[in-house]
Amino acid sequence: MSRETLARLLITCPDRPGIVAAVSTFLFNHGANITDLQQHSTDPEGGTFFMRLEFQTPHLDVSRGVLERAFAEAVAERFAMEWRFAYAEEPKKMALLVSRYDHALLEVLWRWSRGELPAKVSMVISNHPDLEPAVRAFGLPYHHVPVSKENKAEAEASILELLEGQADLVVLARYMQILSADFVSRFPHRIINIHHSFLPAFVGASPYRQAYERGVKLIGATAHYVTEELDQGPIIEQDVARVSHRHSVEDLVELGRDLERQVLARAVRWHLEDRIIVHGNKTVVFS
Ligand SMILES: Nc1nc2c(c(=O)[nH]1)N[C@@H](CN(C=O)c1ccc(C(=O)N[C@@H](CCC(=O)O)C(=O)O)cc1)CN2
Repeated sequence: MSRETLARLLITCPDRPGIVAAVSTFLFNHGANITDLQQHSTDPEGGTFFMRLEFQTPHLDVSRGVLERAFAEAVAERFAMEWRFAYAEEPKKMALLVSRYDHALLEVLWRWSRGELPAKVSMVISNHPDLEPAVRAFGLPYHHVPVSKENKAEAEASILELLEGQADLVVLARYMQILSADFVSRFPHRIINIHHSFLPAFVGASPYRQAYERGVKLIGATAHYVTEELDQGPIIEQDVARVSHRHSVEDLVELGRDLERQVLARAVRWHLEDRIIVHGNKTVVFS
């Protein structure tokens, strides 16, 4: 399938009959060929409707701007839609923030380097110098921005300056600093964090220690959009692994690393491929 002519359309609106017909007819009438269509309604009647379409545009009869304006007037207004188009030939710019743990960062960078994650990686920023050689090995810029309780505001200002115009998506690959409300507000539903527990269990710092003390039989990892409130943002992806009384905290940390890597990579890919619709504090993922 040609990426240069691949387009996507995401829709959220009050559910009612005729939505699929109206959207598909609109695209057909403008020369687009729908190649994938997924939808979800929350209730048999009167709920919320979600849809993700992929379509090819080599024979589009108008420009993208004209198409979007026409869609707004002819379809979106009629069905009170929230909607957005995206174009695969315009990969999203992705910046990653990390502290000292390398596993989640290297998983994302390895998959990106193999072409599995359609993004332009603009930089890696860390509050520690440790991972610079590993990042430079991918040919990427690395910025060390030390953070302390005393300089947190200045450090965030420096990070925001680095990210200006350089990030459609910010990935927290085990970045161990709580971001301010102002920082988060700059990237609404565009910061993805990997939390090392099966949320909502064990929010905050040291979730494996919390899990060990609780005697859990499952540990987990959760990728979620970052909001001002710590680890409370819309969940994108999760996974779990069985554990027992035989496992130490160190064992849980080691077992959890693989979960974190896989879960974060899937969440990042789904975001980059425009497969996620956020509705309230939940997501609809058309994986
Ligand atoms: N506004 C938000 N910021 C961050 C979120 C979030 O959901 N909202 N997720 C965290 C990641 N995280 C767990 O996944 C986490 C990171 C850091 C801490 C924490 O207590 N940090 C201390 C400093 C610790 C240190 O210096 O080593 C702090 O910031 O005061 C808890 C949970 C990323 N940010």
